Amino acid sequence: MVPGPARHRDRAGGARVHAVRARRRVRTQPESWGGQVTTAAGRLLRVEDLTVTYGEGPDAVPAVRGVDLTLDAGATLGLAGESGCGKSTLALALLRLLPRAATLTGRVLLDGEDVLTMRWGRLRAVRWAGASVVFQGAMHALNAVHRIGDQVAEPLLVHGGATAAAARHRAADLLEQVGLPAARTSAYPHELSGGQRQRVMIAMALACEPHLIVADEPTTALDVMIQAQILRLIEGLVAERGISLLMISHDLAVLADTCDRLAVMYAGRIVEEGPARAVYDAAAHPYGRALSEAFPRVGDPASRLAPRGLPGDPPDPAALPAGCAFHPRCPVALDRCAHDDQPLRAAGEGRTAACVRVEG
Ligand SMILES: Nc1ncnc2c1ncn2[C@@H]1O[C@H](COP(=O)(O)OP(=O)(O)OP(=O)(O)O)[C@@H](O)[C@H]1O
Repeated sequence: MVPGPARHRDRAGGARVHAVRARRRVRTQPESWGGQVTTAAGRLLRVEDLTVTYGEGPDAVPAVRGVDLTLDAGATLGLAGESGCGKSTLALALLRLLPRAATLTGRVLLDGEDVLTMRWGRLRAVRWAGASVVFQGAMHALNAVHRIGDQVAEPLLVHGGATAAAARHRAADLLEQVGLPAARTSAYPHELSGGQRQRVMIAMALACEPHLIVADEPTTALDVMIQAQILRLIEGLVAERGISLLMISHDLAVLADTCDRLAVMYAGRIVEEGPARAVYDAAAHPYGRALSEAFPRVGDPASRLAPRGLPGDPPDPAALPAGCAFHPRCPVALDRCAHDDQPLRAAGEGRTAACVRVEG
């Protein structure tokens, strides 16, 4: 008999996790998070059939619906989509950082270990040292009453096992690496600009030398010049250290400029994934095309004249349309799109797309 789903409440007070035991495999635990990536073919992250649902019963909100994703060691992946499509939920699910109301199913294999079923002690070690998150809006993510040097030192003390003096020294060093002079280590968050605060978040994310950084809209609310500086900083730091990056944004142009590959999300599902330039220049899915046309292209004056924005609004995840969730807004929908949802299938140039118009 196939065992039924195992369900338990995260001891961190977070999301409930249903893990399908039948699919769990015995695997070797990596010795430490500072070591080499142990998975086959350098694959650092593998998300399999991940679902996240907020609430239960008739009010349940299926925010992430059967997502599969992979990210190789040292590679960068951009995750794009309109507000409410489930990007942040997916990002937070990777480290089980979701609120109690969320129920998760599927697998999130980080360096070969399933984050969704790992014990609380192991999860604590994986956060910061295995993977760390740069949240949007640094002012809310930083502690207003602690000096930034102390905040950067904290993960080193708690997760890195450093002495207080060593952590302070390393924090100053990290702040300098992200472009903040050592003299600023004693500043409070409110004494810094938005861009400087985001640099502090990046220094914290780097502190325990993670294999993966998840950056959730890291440049939201920054002006264009500072946004470009922060993006270049992240790009340079991860490339230099061989860290994998999952960067989330509603702006496909920013992601295409920063990442090797792009995944486009709509109504909780990945609808296209592939090499960043191919997806940005000629998306196979009509939603990907609409998203790339929604932003002006640098150096292409004609694109400024193109109609911006998509017609209509994204669907309410609690009341998704039947068939392909994009069909009510799709300019090339066929009759069958109203009742047939499409799986991701090969769409040429190393990419996949979930559209009836893509030949299998
Ligand atoms: N704690 C929660 N309880 C219930 N529903 C939630 C909760 N958090 C998010 N949602 C819902 O889940 C869906 C996905 O939200 P999510 O924040 O992941 O989207 P997003 O693509 O990251 O949007 P944004 O770019 O605006 O942050 C939305 O419909 C949202 O209202």
